[in-house]
Amino acid sequence: MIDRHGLSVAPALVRFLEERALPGSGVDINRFWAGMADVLARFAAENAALLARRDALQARIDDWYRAGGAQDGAAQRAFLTEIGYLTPEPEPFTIAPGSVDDEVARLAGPQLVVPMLNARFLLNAANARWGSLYDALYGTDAILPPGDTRGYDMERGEAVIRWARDFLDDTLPIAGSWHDVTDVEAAVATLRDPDAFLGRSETGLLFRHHGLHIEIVVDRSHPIGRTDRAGIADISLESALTTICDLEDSVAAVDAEDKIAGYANWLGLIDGTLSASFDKGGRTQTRTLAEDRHYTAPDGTAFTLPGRSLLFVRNVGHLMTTPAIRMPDGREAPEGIVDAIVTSLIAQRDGRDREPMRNGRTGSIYIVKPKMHGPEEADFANRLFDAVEDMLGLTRHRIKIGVMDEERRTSANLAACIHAVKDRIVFINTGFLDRTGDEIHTAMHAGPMVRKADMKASDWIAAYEDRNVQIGLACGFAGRAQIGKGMWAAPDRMADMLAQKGAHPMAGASTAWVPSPTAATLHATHYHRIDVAARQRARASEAVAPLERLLTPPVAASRDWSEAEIRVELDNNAQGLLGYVVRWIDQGIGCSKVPDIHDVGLMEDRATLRISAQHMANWLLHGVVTAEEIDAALTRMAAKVDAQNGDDPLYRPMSGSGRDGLAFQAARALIFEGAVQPNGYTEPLLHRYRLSGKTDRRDAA
Ligand SMILES: CC(=O)SCCNC(=O)CCNC(=O)[C@H](O)C(C)(C)COP(=O)(O)OP(=O)(O)OC[C@H]1O[C@@H](n2cnc3c(N)ncnc32)[C@H](O)[C@@H]1OP(=O)(O)O
Ligand SMILES: O=CC(=O)O
Ligand SMILES: [Mg+2]
Repeated sequence: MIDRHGLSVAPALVRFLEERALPGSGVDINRFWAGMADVLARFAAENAALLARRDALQARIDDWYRAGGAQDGAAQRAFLTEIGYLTPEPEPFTIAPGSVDDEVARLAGPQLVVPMLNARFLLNAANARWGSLYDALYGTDAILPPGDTRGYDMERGEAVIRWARDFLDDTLPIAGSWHDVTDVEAAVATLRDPDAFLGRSETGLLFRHHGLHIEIVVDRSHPIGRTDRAGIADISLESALTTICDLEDSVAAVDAEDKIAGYANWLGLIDGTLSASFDKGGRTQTRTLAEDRHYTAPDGTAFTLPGRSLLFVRNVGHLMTTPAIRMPDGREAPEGIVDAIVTSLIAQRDGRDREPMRNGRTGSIYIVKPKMHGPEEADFANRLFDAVEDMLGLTRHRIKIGVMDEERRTSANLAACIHAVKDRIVFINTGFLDRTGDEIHTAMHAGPMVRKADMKASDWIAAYEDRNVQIGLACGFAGRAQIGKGMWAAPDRMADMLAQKGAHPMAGASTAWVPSPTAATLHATHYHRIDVAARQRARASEAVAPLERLLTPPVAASRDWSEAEIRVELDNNAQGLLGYVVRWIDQGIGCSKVPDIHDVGLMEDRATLRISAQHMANWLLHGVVTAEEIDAALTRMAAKVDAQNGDDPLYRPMSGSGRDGLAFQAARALIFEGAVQPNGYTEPLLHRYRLSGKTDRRDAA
């Protein structure tokens, strides 16, 4: 470790910061380290105290339930007020985050999330501002079940074109129908809303509807355009307006090496230099960031549109510490504080390096802060960001915050949490996956939970989703900040997504999470079909759903599950858990498409793991299942997961002697120690087992 102002810093991190992130940033190296040491000195102890407060509150709640305390919402409200879990509501107020890019404040459209440790995916995500509607419809099950990928399937192609023409009829109505158009220019002249036509590019004609752009690509020499009577080769949709580059639940970052890899990718995105070369279909491809797009308006004026999604960076929460930096007393530095400093340092370079590649147009820095518990933790983040602004010489509130509404104490005190960051908040978002894990953990001792699949139908979750929108609107989010909804966690189920995810804009959410660029393009169609601004106006006068409903835990009304039902529940949880953990521990993959028990690939990350682990821990605690039954399920499912990963050369089996391996042991620990993990989080155990494996491998080498 290298000494910097009393801090012991991993040499590779010193090199990264002093040779790459700081030069050209406008921040002096010496001043940076002095600032880092000062911020850590001022905030680390308070950070630890906030975590201790979480534990103290949880202990009171555990005691209440163990003593048979009432579970109904009214009793919960009284008890939680008494222990200080519920805080007084602020007087009505309106957020004032200052200068915020339109993509966040005023437009409604998809939000993509992408793991920061994967450069190839990151580039794809940044470039997912625009996506091919034809490709998204043709290449997925959106209209027809997945087909043969070799060659062009005429029937499938025609179905795509029909769907897309219907879409144009709905979004850009003309005299007659787009189905009958033979000359796109002539059709444009008959647009019902002539202002929808904005101009031309070299490739097509540009339109805008509900604030989102649509480019009809006309090319009679293109294989598709050649066979189309209007010469339409594709429809390009503005898709991921914003993207969250994730340093949290979708990455496995346990040491300095991993953290630097994430920070370096963030730097490459901000300075415009990130590139990735990879083999695809037997050919080497190099991917770089897309340029902005150039158009000419009907009056001859030239203009450009962003070619890339507006990027947020998700920092880690307040829980973990990092071995990359030790404080003068030898303790590891809180990772969230280090993330805030380093990601802001990098983000404030925006526009200094390659102006045409800049991220935002307002200079704002967009940080997503996950897993905060209640207003005091939001206030802590606010003051931390103040301190980071001061140390980097940034104007006050240039660092914006997106608050994940994904812990119960935050949902229950949402207005007060927003108030604590009211001058920098740019989103609230229902992270229902973490929120479900926290629901189970908070009420761990209240009784056995309903089955995992029934959780979505619980009263608390409906109240949570409603209150998030209602409170956001009451705090003035419309036109100022995003109200967001959660992840579509089935990346291959695009027909289902098209059928169901329209509910998010319908609920008045101005954005919702998608797992891939393709999903972004398909989800964008929902924002054309639904006018979010109108939905927000309609919901603005609703009464906020009662807190009592939010506070009613999803404890099963009875335990009359059959043995078969219990076994299915166990197997399902054990399978997803093992399938995710084995890649995390052995290969450092923080987010993957894990085939479920029926071989349907589901997006699993740390939040979905938290749910499975907590659910199993809860059923174990209440005797719905025995330890032996859990072990038997893990053994059965280890064999299944091994078979599902049979063609991965890096995979290490977990069945047989694989039970002694770190991955299997980590999976067991997540369940058997689940009830006592802080708030049910999985990162302490995941980090411990992964670090142990990395150390063993280093020693062996
Ligand atoms: C609760 C929460 O916190 S949710 C937030 C955390 N979750 C996430 O960030 C999920 C992000 N999504 C992903 O990481 C991926 O989609 C996964 C892991 C779920 C699936 O990955 P894969 O199985 O490799 O996807 P699949 O084979 O279907 O598609 C791969 C292609 O799609 C692209 N792709 C898939 N997901 C993404 C993404 N999120 N961003 C950018 N590109 C993506 C890849 O770049 C690749 O294209 P390429 O070959 O041209 O590079
Ligand atoms: O971060 C998102 C969630 O659902 O958790
Ligand atoms: Mg989450």
